Amino acid sequence: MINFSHTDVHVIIVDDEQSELDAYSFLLQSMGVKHIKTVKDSRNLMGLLESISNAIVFLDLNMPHKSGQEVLADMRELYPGIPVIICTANSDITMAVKCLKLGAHDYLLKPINMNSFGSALRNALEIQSLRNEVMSLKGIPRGDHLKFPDFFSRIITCDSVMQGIFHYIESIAASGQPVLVMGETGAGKELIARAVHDVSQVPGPFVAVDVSGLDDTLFADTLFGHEKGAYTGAATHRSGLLERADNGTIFLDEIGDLSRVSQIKLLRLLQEGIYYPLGCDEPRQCRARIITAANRELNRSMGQDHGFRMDLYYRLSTHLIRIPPLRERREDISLLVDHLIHEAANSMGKEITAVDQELLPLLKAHPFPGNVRELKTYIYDAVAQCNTSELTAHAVKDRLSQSGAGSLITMDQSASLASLFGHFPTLSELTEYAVDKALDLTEYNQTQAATLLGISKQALSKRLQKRKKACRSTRGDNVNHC
Ligand SMILES: Nc1ncnc2c1ncn2[C@@H]1O[C@H](COP(=O)(O)OP(=O)(O)OP(=O)(O)O)[C@@H](O)[C@H]1O
Repeated sequence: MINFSHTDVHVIIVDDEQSELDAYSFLLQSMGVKHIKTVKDSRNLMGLLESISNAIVFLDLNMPHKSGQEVLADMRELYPGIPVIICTANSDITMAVKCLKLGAHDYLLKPINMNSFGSALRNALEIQSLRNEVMSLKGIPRGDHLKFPDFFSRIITCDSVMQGIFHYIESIAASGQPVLVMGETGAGKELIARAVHDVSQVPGPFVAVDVSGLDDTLFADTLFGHEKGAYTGAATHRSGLLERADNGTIFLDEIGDLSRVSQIKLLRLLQEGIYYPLGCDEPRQCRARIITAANRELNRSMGQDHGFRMDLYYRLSTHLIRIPPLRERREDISLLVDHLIHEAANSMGKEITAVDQELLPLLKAHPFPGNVRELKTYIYDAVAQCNTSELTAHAVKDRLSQSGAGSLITMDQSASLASLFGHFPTLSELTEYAVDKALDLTEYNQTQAATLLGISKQALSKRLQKRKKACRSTRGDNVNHC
């Protein structure tokens, strides 16, 4: 039987027959649904939805005062993200088509059995989650304001994809399902995980652990804990982090580094919702939400013996958040610089009232492989070295010239572009220059070079092949000189 005890979605049944409301409530309860609301007078539905952020509606068609069709039309207008499932005794196919055209998610014929009720609800939950994910990935503004802007105040951004992620977090926070946060190192994965925890307003704490350094035994011991005497050296009882995160959130960072054996342990935990502390036969219920983070695509190595398990990936990524790297949201750099200068100056008891005009263009030209963490390091270092009220660009310049990745085009270079090329370069010359520089910096690693250039590996390889061809035809031979 399908079980919905993991979800915090509100299921609302709208029907003018009390007996139907009772029967459906009973069905939903028996499937573990925690929040069930019944509405006998369809005119009251819109008022109820104002106070609920995460809902799915089962809607009767034939009702006095306001018909199901009228309610459906209003919902499409005011709450397009809430799935509506029509429940009716009307088997007329034209009516079904009409409702689906009006935006109904599904159409169930009464009497409704538990299986079709359960599958309709499960599909609606999946569609709702996918829709939210797509909106967040595309950075589509939903036209509405964030309900809990304060919970995102630590994340400095003006980027539309990031705003989409905030909306996505608000819509999935209550589901209690696992969340996978993907993003390069330093891009803010832990901050995002904390935001999910804060918005969900669960009573328990947020507990973070980096699993990359844990071998299989240590992973089990850290998460599940152990009883006294469970193994040699286990002198006392140790409660695991799952117990500490009870009714809260456990954040497992660097999940891509988890060994195959530990992956199986985690999969079991997700499937069964229980765990056994080492040396204990009594199962413990896991009531912590599991959020994981990875800085590489887990599904790339899926299917390989040493790679990430596909079944675990799909479990962990019920909700998936991809944070764009800082170089794809350069507008954020100026906001972050202001914020970080202020934060750093405050923490060091300094007062910075002016900033060198060279600083921002310098930073905006940098690819930031270490993302916000890298930027933070430069700013804190510069503020620490600053002895006047004006922050100069010198300290940052030094750091950038030392950094392995380096800027593709630094301020000094941009000032002397003409001398570099012997003339002021054309755009295509600059592009070729950037490609060469990226390949140099990455020791001809095309994947890394493509990332630096902000293009796909395929696009880079096409460009290089084109260049080779052009080179051959100008030389008129088949020798690979280029
Ligand atoms: N948008 C942001 N606004 C303000 N600070 C940020 C932002 N993004 C990241 N930071 C800061 O950058 C640092 C790195 O962030 P965080 O630890 O969340 O990154 P991460 O992706 O989890 O890194 P890692 O992959 O190394 O674990 C932290 O100090 C965090 O506060």
